[in-house]
Amino acid sequence: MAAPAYKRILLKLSGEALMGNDSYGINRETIERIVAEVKEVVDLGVQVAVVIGGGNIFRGVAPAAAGMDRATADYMGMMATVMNALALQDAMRRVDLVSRVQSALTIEQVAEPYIRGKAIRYLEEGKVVIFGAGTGNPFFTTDTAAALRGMEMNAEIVLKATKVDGVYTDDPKTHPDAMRYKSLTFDEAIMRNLKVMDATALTLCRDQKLPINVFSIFKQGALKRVVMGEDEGTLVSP
Ligand SMILES: Nc1ncnc2c1ncn2[C@@H]1O[C@H](COP(=O)(O)OP(=O)(O)OP(=O)(O)O)[C@@H](O)[C@H]1O
Ligand SMILES: O=c1ccn([C@@H]2O[C@H](COP(=O)(O)O)[C@@H](O)[C@H]2O)c(=O)[nH]1
Repeated sequence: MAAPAYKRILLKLSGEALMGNDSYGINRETIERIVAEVKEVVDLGVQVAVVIGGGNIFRGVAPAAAGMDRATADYMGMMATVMNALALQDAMRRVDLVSRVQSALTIEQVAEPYIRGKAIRYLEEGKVVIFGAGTGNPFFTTDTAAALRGMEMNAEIVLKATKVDGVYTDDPKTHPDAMRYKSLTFDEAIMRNLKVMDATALTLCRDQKLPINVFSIFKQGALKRVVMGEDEGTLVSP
């Protein structure tokens, strides 16, 4: 059997994708399906670090956050990602997938604090490491956290598992005629202002030469195909 193309990956999981077809929160069937896909690649011997988004919870409370102090709202968003991290860990536990949650915000009773060396050790032991609370700083996003943790973990690639199956010439939600790229460079993505990932994350990855693959979390087997180096989603590289 062919070997995986990567030994260590940073998987950015969309918070909003956890809703499935619900309008808010975490859909059990969806999280179980996502965990099964993660387990498949862990079983191939790939070391998996995860950064989880918070859109499924945070966007639900967005009307209440309107007019709020930005930093306060962002801290709420980061805490939403910690809830998702715990839910993900629990779903992993149910299929005997061993994981550890590390939080960029100190909530010691709930999760370990982020410690780089410890996270790397867990990965070497074959445990999945789930990073909650993004970067720990307001005014950032979990895409940027994925870029940052990807570099810190010496991951070979950032895999952005999201609601669309790649990077398009424009937002496919609002522009159904948009075309999907098979691959493109960081400079193209930044210059064309392609909003599938924020510019801070793209710039960080460009500067550190860390490639990103954007693919759909709703497409069965897509994560494994990306990990096996097959043609799936869009590759953004230097
Ligand atoms: N050029 C583009 N190509 C592809 N998707 C795009 C583009 N521009 C905007 N998008 C939108 O970006 C979305 C994915 O990014 P977004 O940051 O909203 O979600 P996420 O990071 O996956 O989720 P969350 O923020 O909940 O963690 C897609 O659902 C798509 O509608
Ligand atoms: O480093 C970070 C990461 C996230 N936030 C806030 O959390 C929400 C949810 O994250 P998504 O990336 O949108 O899923 C985000 O909108 C920010 O408000 C943050 O402040 N810092």
